[in-house]
Amino acid sequence: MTTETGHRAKLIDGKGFAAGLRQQVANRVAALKASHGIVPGLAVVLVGDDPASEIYVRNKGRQTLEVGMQSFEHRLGAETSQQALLDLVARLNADPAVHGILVQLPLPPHIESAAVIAAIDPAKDVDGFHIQNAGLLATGGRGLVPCTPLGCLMLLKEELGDLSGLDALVLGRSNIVGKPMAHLLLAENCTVTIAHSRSRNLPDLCRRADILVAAVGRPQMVKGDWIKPGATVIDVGINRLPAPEKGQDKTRLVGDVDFEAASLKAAAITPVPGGVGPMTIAVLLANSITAAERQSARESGE
Ligand SMILES: Nc1nc(=O)c2c([nH]1)NC[C@@H]1CN(c3ccc(C(=O)N[C@@H](CCC(=O)O)C(=O)O)cc3)C=[N+]21
Ligand SMILES: [Mg+2]
Repeated sequence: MTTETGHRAKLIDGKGFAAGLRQQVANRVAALKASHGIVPGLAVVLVGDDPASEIYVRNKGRQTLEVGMQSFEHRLGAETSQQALLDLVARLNADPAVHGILVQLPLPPHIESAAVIAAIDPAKDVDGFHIQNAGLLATGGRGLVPCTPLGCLMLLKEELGDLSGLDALVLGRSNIVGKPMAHLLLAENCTVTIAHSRSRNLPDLCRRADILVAAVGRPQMVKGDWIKPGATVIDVGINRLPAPEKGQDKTRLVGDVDFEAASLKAAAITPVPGGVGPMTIAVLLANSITAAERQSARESGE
């Protein structure tokens, strides 16, 4: 129970859960090798040389190898044309060693990301961003589900068990997190509200939520007194703030939630870092083995 003084929310250990999920992926990779002689392959395409994306792509590559899958990294210059990128996607679609394709977003402004996403074979779309996968999620079908919201749902079910009947507030309406998150929660029988920067009475909307998923990309926007006592808070935000106390040019990561204040109200909360971020990569690997299993089953007529 929450009280005015002394209460601290339970920390939801995304980093630990992600490690367990990667172990399950490794077991499935080994099983697919044994049964079909197939080594799943994940291709990651990075356009431009954003240093933050660079680190993130390197981590994905390392974890991909650790679970026994093949990793193919394609680094293209910032001036790469849309046609050259579409040509690469077509080659990856046709490559039988590639079971999953991820094109790192955001793309440079001269490239239309919708056109690139549309070009990815939906069966290899491990980000779950293709219209076919988005449509399957919205209509209850069996597609590939975007990694970040699926990771959030796994943490919520681990923490709460059955979510039926709970009031869920999703703050943020992106195609990448907010909208798919809302569909996943709806499928778990939550009463779902999607709120965003233009919503009226945001604090009041949040205060009604048993489950609050914050995915707006605004550092520490959700205040402590926006949290319903006893709520479960999932913080998707990864915002880099200057941290002069750590030294010149140093930064620290903060979420979309004022963590310290929210911890005094919530029953459980994800930290940043160590919460949703590691889950995103682990679910990417889970989606990749799922894609490989389905492609190999289809090819062998199972
Ligand atoms: N097509 C595409 N798919 C993506 O899934 C995608 C993308 N583009 N573009 C960039 C964002 C960002 N993203 C992160 C994943 C993991 C961490 C992560 O592991 N974060 C660690 C900390 C990392 C650190 O210290 O910088 C944590 O939160 O604990 C962060 C960010 C996936 N994205
Ligand atoms: Mg908004």
